[in-house]
Amino acid sequence: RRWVRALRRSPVKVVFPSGQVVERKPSPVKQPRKAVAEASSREQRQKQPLQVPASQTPSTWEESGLRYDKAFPGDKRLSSVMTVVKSRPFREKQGKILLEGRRLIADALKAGAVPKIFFFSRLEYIKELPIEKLKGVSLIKVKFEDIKDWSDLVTPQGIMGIFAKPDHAKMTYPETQLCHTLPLLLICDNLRDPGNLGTILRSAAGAGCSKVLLTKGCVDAWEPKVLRAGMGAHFQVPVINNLDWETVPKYLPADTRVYVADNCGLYAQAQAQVSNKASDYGWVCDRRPKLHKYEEEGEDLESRASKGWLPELEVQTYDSDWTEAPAAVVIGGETHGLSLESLQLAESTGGGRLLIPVVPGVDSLNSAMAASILLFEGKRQLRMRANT
Ligand SMILES: C[S@@+](CC[C@H](N)C(=O)[O-])C[C@H]1O[C@@H](n2cnc3c(N)ncnc32)[C@H](O)[C@@H]1O
Repeated sequence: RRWVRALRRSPVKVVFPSGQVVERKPSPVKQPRKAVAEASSREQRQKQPLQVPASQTPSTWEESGLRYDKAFPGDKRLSSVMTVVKSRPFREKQGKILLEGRRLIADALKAGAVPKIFFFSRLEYIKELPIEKLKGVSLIKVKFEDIKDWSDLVTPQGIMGIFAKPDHAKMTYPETQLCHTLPLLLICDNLRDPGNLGTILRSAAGAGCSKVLLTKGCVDAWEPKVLRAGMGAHFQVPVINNLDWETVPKYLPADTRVYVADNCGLYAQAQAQVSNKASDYGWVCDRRPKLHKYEEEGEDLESRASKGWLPELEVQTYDSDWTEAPAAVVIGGETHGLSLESLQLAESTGGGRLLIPVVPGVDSLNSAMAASILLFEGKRQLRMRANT
């Protein structure tokens, strides 16, 4: 019986004391039912054709030697990274950003952004990406539910990428975008709303702006909600974040004139109904900018105005010619409007105030709307000039 048991335990060849030799195949190892089910579903998945370009067939992926990791129960890698990239101070300290969705990630990779980690729910999403960009990147497969929990998208797409914060100077912007770039810049002054900033970046890319400058006090351009509203604009137009007003001129091409977008208070609005050439009347804005920062310092506006430091800028309606020289348009923030620094820069560069006249009684326009109107008007003027 001992020998029979020994034989069952799987030896391939047994020599009995009688000298008889028996050879048999080892009986298959019994697997737990769960493991069998997993193996068969894995097999089925492998049989399914992957929706990847022909140049990246699964065999190419196998040949690439790339490996991915599966998140284990209680794995904290996704949550700890998400906590970092969703907070501005952490983002700035660690120099990492979160990009979500297949299109945005593909655009970022094309522009030369550097990926660090991908979290994905289906391997196909990774196989869609250029293999050469995945070398040295941590690939972690997680449950779709986990991605959904951290997602900022209405319809999460099952892939999130952690990238090094892109440096505009090292990015490669799309060729078509570069062909359509105009001598037109946008400066955002204390813009706080992420939806507005994302919309503005999208309009700036659409109009063919050459750069978007964000002064200190603006919402971070790499905040997930800005990225969502920007719909890829971050990888079409250079966005320069967190600038001091003193450094802004360094980013302007020579001879740029800075114009501030200004609703100029009700008086100017009412006058604009009479003529669309505000400058013909030599108007200057009657509205004093909200100089919150300076008001806080204690000196009132009247005494500062009497010292002659409030820039007096000519007002012109948005459809009068302002694109003769390279132009930069400043858009004021939702709450405080334009800063004193923006007015001073406009004055020192020979620019002015641009007014979009609205029906009297209607309040100022939304900043993203005002920016879009002005940028596309600038584009119209430049086209007209090119055609004449
Ligand atoms: C919502 S508004 C700012 C309102 C702010 N409470 C104020 O009184 O200035 C945001 C920015 O959009 C631009 N803007 C709004 N309406 C405009 C108009 N009619 N013409 C030109 N720019 C306008 C200005 O740059 C303005 O600072």
